Amino acid sequence: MLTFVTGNKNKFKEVSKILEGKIEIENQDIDAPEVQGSIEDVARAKCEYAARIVNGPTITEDTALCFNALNGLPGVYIKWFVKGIGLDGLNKLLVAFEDKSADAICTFAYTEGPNKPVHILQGVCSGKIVNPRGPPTFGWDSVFEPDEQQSDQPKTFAEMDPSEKNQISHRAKALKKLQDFLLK
Ligand SMILES: O=c1nc[nH]c2c1ncn2[C@H]1C[C@H](O)[C@@H](COP(=O)(O)OP(=O)(O)OP(=O)(O)O)O1
Ligand SMILES: [Mg+2]
Repeated sequence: MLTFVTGNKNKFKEVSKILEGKIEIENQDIDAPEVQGSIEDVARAKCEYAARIVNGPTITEDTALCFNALNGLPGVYIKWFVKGIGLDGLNKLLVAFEDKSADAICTFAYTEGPNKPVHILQGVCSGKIVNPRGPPTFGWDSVFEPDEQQSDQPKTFAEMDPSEKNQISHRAKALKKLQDFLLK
């Protein structure tokens, strides 16, 4: 059994849906410390910590939202930005810039267990930051409009059906790589 250590129910829901029928996972909520540093540093440290407690095969996942006008910030600190300044605040950060483009980056870290190597698998979904549209169910979904769209009327992640988001999202792309890695 593979344990996905996350305290975020929405993440777990998306991941189990995308992996359904392929890889079985169970959820454990361990409040792993999130260090500062590059996306990879943060992902690696969280996975190593979680694996020591799980004591078996473990995945963790870190999501970053990187504004191009701000050279990649807020990045891995997006959770604290949303907590501190809200979704309107994210828009306000970009008022001085014409460039509203952003990359959603999903980073999975996988290890067979404590003291085993940690493998990093990443997926990126490019888009732009817009005023909130759609239900405020999951994080910053309502202010992120991905470039890849299925119709002429662009939708934010929050306006999409879960199945639509799960086809194009940063998380889906990273999970494709994780599946290829685990099933090879
Ligand atoms: O697809 C997404 N669509 C919208 N918002 C999202 C998405 N994916 C993560 N998010 C939010 C959750 C958290 O505010 C931040 C990432 O922080 P991050 O540390 O990776 O997530 P978390 O602390 O909620 O869960 P975990 O226990 O797995 O660390 O962006
Ligand atoms: Mg976290």
